[in-house]
Amino acid sequence: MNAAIILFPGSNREGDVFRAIAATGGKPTLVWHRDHELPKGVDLVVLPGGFSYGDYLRCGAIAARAPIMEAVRAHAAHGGLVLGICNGFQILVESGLLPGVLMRNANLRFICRMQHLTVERIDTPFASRYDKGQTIKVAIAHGEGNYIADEETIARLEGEGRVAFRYCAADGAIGGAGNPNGSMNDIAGIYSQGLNVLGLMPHPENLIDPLVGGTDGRGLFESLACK
Ligand SMILES: NC(=O)CC[C@H](N)C(=O)O
Repeated sequence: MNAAIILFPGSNREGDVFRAIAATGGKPTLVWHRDHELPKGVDLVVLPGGFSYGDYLRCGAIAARAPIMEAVRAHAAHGGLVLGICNGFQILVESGLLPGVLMRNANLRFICRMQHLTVERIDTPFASRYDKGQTIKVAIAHGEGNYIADEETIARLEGEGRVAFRYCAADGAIGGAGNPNGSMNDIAGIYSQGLNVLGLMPHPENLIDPLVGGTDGRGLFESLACK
C-alpha cells in the first residue's frame, strides 16, 4: 500500500497518520500541497487532520483549491482510494468529492475527547478488518464537525449505504448524548458512491497503540493494508 499524505500549511496530523500507515505495513510519503502530481504508483491519498490555512473562510475551503487537489480528484475519479480525516473530511466536502457540509459543532465549542462509533458496513477497502455493527472507541478533536446535508442527499446516503461510521454511546446506542456535535443521522463519516473515498471526523490514526489509549483505529489501516 503506497500512500501519499498531502501536507497543507496548518496540517498537524500528518505524522500520526504516517506512523499508522507504516505500523500496518504500508509505505507512506508526504506530498506538498503545491505539487501538481502524485508520486507514481500511489494507491491511497490521505488528507490529514489539522487547521489548513488557519481554518479561514470555512475549515478546508482554501485547501480544497490547492494545486494538488486536481490530481487528487483525478485519482478518485479513476477509482483510487482517498481518505480524509477531520480537516481532511472538511477538504473533501469543500472540494465536492463528498456531498454535504461540516458546520460549527452544535454547542459552538471545540470538542476534544474520546468517542464511540458504530461501524456501519465492512465490505469496503477501509473497514474489512472490523465486524459489522462493531462499536469502536477513537478520538475526536474538532470545532466544525456537525455534518449537514439536504434531505435528498441524506436519503441518498442512507439508501446507498454510504454512512461509514455513526456516533454512538459507549453501549452502542445511537442518538441523544452519543452524538457530540449535532451531525444529522449521527453521521461521523461517509463514503463516495464508488466506496473509494472516505471522509470521517474522528481520528483512527491516534488509536493504534495500547500505550496511548487503545487500538480501535488500527482496523482501518489494517483494512487498507490488506487491500
Ligand atoms: N483535528 C482537526 O483536524 C481539526 C479540524 C478543524 N480544523 C476543526 O476545528 O473543525
